[in-house]
Amino acid sequence: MVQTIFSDTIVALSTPPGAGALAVIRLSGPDAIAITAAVFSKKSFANAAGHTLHYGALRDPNNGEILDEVVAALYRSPKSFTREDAVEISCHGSDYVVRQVLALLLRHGARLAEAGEFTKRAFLNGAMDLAQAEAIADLIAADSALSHRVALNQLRGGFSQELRDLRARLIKFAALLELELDFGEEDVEFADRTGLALLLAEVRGVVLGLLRSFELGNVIKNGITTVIAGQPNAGKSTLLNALLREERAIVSAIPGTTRDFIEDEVSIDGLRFRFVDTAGLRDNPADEVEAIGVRRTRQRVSQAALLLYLFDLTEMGPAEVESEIQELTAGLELPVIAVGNKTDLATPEAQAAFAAKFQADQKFPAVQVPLVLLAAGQNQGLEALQTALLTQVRGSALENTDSATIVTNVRHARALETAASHLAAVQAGLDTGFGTELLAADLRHALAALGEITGEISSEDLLTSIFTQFCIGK
Ligand SMILES: Nc1nc2c(c(=O)[nH]1)N(C=O)[C@@H](CNc1ccc(C(=O)N[C@@H](CCC(=O)O)C(=O)O)cc1)CN2
Ligand SMILES: Nc1nc2c(ncn2[C@@H]2O[C@H](COP(=O)(O)OP(=O)(O)OP(=O)(O)O)[C@@H](O)[C@H]2O)c(=O)[nH]1
Repeated sequence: MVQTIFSDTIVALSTPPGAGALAVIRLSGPDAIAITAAVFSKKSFANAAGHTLHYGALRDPNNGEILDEVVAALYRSPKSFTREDAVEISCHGSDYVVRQVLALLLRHGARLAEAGEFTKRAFLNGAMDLAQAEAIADLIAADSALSHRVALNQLRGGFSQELRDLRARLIKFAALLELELDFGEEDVEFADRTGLALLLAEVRGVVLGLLRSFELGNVIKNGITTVIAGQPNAGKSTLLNALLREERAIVSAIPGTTRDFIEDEVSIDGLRFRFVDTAGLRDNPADEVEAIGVRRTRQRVSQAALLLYLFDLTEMGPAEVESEIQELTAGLELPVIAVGNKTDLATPEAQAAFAAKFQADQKFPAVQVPLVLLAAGQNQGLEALQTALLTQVRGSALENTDSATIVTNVRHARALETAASHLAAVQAGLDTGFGTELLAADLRHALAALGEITGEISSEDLLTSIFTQFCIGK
């Protein structure tokens, strides 16, 4: 039995609340097994080996009442998720049973776990580092193949290993610099300056590569906010419905129907797009409510990561489309896809006019925007739009991502930024021949920043802010 650091035993429901086939109640801590044994009919439980399952009844010893028939899994320290003794009770998934079982365990000495407390213990007992613990929350939230893969790689320690390698290389040199410092006045240089410069450039390159991956990581984790804007009746709601393959937005033939924002998410090829349907953009809105809607649309456009400018092919010509896009995105650095709708109604001439404008380089020349023609109402041409969406995002984000690890966590990105800036300072210091002391100080700061990611260096506040974002029972 290894010494773990907590003396109390925590308990929580680890499956979602509400009725289900089963519910799993988890206990962890030095008394987990004894507390369970006190209310469990299976006499062999208290002395059973770790990683064993036990079927029996839960009984309140005070009145002999049987609460449920359950299966209890027993883990012995250190071979458990938290490294502590742990028990998982699978009972019948009724709220009533769960409440009763929890109350019984609390009466026998357990206390309710806080959000993320099991995972926090796993971290503090050395089962995983902080980046791995954070990956658990990401894994639970993962809703696409890509976000799942990135979280799993982080949970399995891929990112942590990369950081450990970086730190190990820097530590070697930091140690040499510190040695020079110990010799004080004597003018010795143990650390080979040329070698140090090379190593720094290398390490900083890796750190910058990781930082660049955050652009994609952020997209993977939070999705790409894609605003659909255009004149009333262009078919924005219809397009959103077609993309969502469900009827969510209100579709009507009266212009100005969509007054508020309707948002929904669609995963295309593992990437999450959060589509925002907006109020139609009219120069002379019919009433005050609509005017507010138009203002808010402009605001949403300014916050978007991508804009779909949708227009009715029977209503607008290429020149007008270009100038509308220009006006809408003036001052913004926003990727745009122009989408011409209602190909089923548009005359061949109208479509030819766009084709002619568009042919040059597959884009509108003036605004450098790709064009897709479709009929949202007929579900025609949606694949071309999906391809255009993926090309836009992949083009900007994936091209910048050379490292195998993708950073998805803002906290990690901040720490990497700090590390990068201190490494740049060391580099500048080497170039201008700074004293050992200054170099060593910056190197230490860079090391500390990298260490914060995996939690080698952490504060109680940081841990609290991380783990309280978990769900109860995790
Ligand atoms: N029932 C159950 N399922 C679960 C979890 C859990 O805690 N309980 N997990 C919780 O997130 C995940 C799995 N994580 C786990 C991590 C380590 C150990 C464990 O017992 N480790 C020991 C033994 C290893 C072995 O026998 O090879 C160890 O590492 O020493 C268990 C679950 C997902 N599924
Ligand atoms: N023929 C044809 N009609 C379409 C197509 N797409 C949409 N419509 C029709 O165009 C009208 C307007 O569609 P909406 O989706 O409500 O348009 P909107 O841009 O959201 O309109 P506002 O909410 O007023 O801004 C509806 O009558 C749709 O059925 C299409 O591809 N072909």
